[in-house]
Amino acid sequence: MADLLTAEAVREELGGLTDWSGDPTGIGRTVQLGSFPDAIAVVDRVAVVAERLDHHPDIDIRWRTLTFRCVTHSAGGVTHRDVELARHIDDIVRSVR
Ligand SMILES: C[C@H](O)[C@H](O)[C@H]1CNC2=NC(N)=NC(=O)C2=N1
Repeated sequence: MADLLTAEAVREELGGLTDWSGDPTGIGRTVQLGSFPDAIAVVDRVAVVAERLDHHPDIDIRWRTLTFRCVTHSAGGVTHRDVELARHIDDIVRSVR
């Protein structure tokens, strides 16, 4: 099982991400896209990456606003797998915007 990150490690990792916040219980980012189809395109691409990584974010969809939350459920907190997934989400958002 992946190692849980400490509060300090989570803070450090958040510094390398775009607009993410959180703590050892989870990290999240809310992002507004230009349209509902653009938001769904992001979700669709995140789904592909999540399947490849076998690591899945919680996603809240409200019209063109998406909220992602990454936590390793099996470990009960934030691990490097969540940080990796968050980086992919940032890349995807950047490519669709
Ligand atoms: C069997 C499979 O590997 C697990 O259920 C995976 C799937 N995706 C997952 N995603 C997240 N975020 N946390 C998990 O613990 C998790 N477990």
